[in-house]
Amino acid sequence: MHLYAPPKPPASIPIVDLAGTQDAKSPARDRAAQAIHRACRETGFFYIANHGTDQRLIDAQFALAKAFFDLPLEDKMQLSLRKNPASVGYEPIGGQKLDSQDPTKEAAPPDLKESFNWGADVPADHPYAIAGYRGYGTNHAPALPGFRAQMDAYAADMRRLGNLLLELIARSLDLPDDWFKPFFLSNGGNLRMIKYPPQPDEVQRNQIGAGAHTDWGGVTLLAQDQVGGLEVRNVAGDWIQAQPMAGTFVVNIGDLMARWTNGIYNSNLHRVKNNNSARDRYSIPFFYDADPRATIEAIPTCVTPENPVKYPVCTSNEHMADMFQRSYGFRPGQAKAS
Ligand SMILES: O=C(O)CCC(=O)C(=O)O
Ligand SMILES: [Fe+2]
Repeated sequence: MHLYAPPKPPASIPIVDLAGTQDAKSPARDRAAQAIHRACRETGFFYIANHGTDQRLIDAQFALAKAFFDLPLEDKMQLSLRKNPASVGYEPIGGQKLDSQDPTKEAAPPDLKESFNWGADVPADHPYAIAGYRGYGTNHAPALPGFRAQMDAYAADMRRLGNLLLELIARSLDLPDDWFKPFFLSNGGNLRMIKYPPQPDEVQRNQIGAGAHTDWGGVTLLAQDQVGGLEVRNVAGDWIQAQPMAGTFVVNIGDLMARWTNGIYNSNLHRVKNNNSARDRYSIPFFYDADPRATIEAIPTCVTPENPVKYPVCTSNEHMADMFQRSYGFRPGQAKAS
């Protein structure tokens, strides 16, 4: 007799085929939901293929990222996230410490990346802008032709894809497909473009492109170029590479999904080190975040006597603002106006 030991988590990240999943009655939807269920328990990460996003839209977004980061630093600093009341915009190299999430531990050195963040435009008298929720207010664009139109078109398509993923995640939990919909009606999300220079020889101890962190919101859709450098921790505690794979997005679930599922689905640590070539690395994550006023509590079917409630109830904004503050050192909505 062999004593049963649980199987080892995979040393790689699965690919989920989304072909046919838009059709609610298609068996493809059930198959994808099952694959997502497994991936979310094991690594919280998976690739998606046949996602329906036009490759030209993605290529245009990378071209825009390059054009933006090629601007002079003074021009980019005009768009500083620290000056915008919606806490979106530019952050220079060293502008964030992603490895800072555990308040009981020393934060890592600042990240070796520069980035630009883009939220949802709402009028200044919108209650969410008045409340200072991150990403709700005015996006400031650089003087690059077509910049705003491209950002908005890409973000709109990521919301489309994000909504499909939320339906598949709901199905993967035996919930009605539209279970998450009421939490994502505020048209939110953060479209981020990141540039990582090659890892320099001289760095502070433990300083890398993006320090180990979890994502804060619902679900993240990441487009990465061919340089590589993203690493993901699985439930066994092993770091595995999320190698670039043409035609796919890397998808991972964020902390709010871990809270909803009472920890059944993992919002896992990941980090970036651009150590593979002498090239700059570009990546474009879209963070599909819930309505800041949504109350996040465990889905009843995810709570059992063996798995009692793990997280206190919070609003989406409470969690997002705490995580933002830990990594940037100030609270969203408290940016200096000048
Ligand atoms: O650049 C990447 O591949 C990942 C970026 C990331 O994890 C983040 O911005 O939260
Ligand atoms: Fe991340």
